[in-house]
Amino acid sequence: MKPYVYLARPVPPEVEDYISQHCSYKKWEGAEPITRKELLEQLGEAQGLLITGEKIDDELLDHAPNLKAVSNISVGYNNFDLEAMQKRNIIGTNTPDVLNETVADLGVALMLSAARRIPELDKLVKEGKWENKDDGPLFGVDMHGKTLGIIGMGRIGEAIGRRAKFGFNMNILYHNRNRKMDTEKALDATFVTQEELLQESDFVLLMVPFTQETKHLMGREQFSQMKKSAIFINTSRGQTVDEDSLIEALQNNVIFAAGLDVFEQEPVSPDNPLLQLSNVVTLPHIGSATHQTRFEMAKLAAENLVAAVNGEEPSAVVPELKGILK
Ligand SMILES: NC(=O)C1=CN([C@@H]2O[C@H](COP(=O)(O)OP(=O)(O)OC[C@H]3O[C@@H](n4cnc5c(N)ncnc54)[C@H](OP(=O)(O)O)[C@@H]3O)[C@@H](O)[C@H]2O)C=CC1
Ligand SMILES: O=CC(=O)O
Repeated sequence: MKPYVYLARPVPPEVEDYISQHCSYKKWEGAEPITRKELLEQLGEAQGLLITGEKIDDELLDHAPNLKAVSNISVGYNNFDLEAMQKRNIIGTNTPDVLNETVADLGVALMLSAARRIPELDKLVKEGKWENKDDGPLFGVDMHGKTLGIIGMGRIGEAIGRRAKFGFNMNILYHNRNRKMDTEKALDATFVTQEELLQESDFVLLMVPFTQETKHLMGREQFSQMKKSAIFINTSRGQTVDEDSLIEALQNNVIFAAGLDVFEQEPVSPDNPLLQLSNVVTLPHIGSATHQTRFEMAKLAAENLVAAVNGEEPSAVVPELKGILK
């Protein structure tokens, strides 16, 4: 008998077809995303579960006595309560690598948009307020030749660093918990303390996972260490930044501008002061969202799910849960 899995998120028809060849399944068919209550009601028989970011914790696992594996269509897995999964031997998988280049493109787009004030200028032109005065009220700042500091030089950080180095001739600084000698060599990048990175960078880009250690990694003290002319980019997770401190820093010209794909609360509240600031470029957490890459992510997530519920080793088990396979 085929194992039974529940698909809480839609996947492309080809991917669904692949799942159907290896598993029996049901899928969420509502027009709106599945609610927590509806999800809990679906889990009684499920041996596998396909999600994007839904919280996997004790309460959910108590509703899923037959569950063996959860496949996240996302590389970040801060939605996994790793302890709860470990104690029940639940395999957790994610979708690394297939999205690196797409997210890196978006990181660079945010850097350029904030530096050259693209959304602000786009709005002016569309409102019929074309201006191109010589005294520079609409001028931006250069990206080429400047210093980029990457906090979280991992798979995506490195792809952004490559674009910055070879596309924009930028000087690359980075900070991780561990040095990466290969990356240093490939990008001529310099490993520095977080404080040095903040003090010396013209662009500071956050690309860390959200963990207990990275919660509010950027706060008032960190923003005050940045250059007044610096641009802050967050393409990681909103919770890595103390948003009140960021708002304060942007309102008081402690830093020049920000580009944000992620927020502490998502969807961001319409009355969040960040949305009122002309020196902030905002996006709706869309880093990996191209048709091609989302297809690759869904495909990898389906392969992970099928392997796990059939007793095979999935290619992308999250590191903290690899021990469950032994
Ligand atoms: N906006 C979007 O749409 C997207 C957001 N993301 C986010 O980006 C994150 C990174 O993805 P990816 O590059 O694949 O992950 P990686 O694991 O490859 O890279 C993360 C890097 O962060 C470093 N890091 C971890 N903890 C710390 C810390 N406490 N201080 C400093 N550095 C740290 C790690 O190095 P070391 O272990 O040496 O510290 C590692 O190099 C994801 O977890 C996800 O949250 C990903 C895709 C799309
Ligand atoms: O935020 C997206 C991810 O894949 O992580």
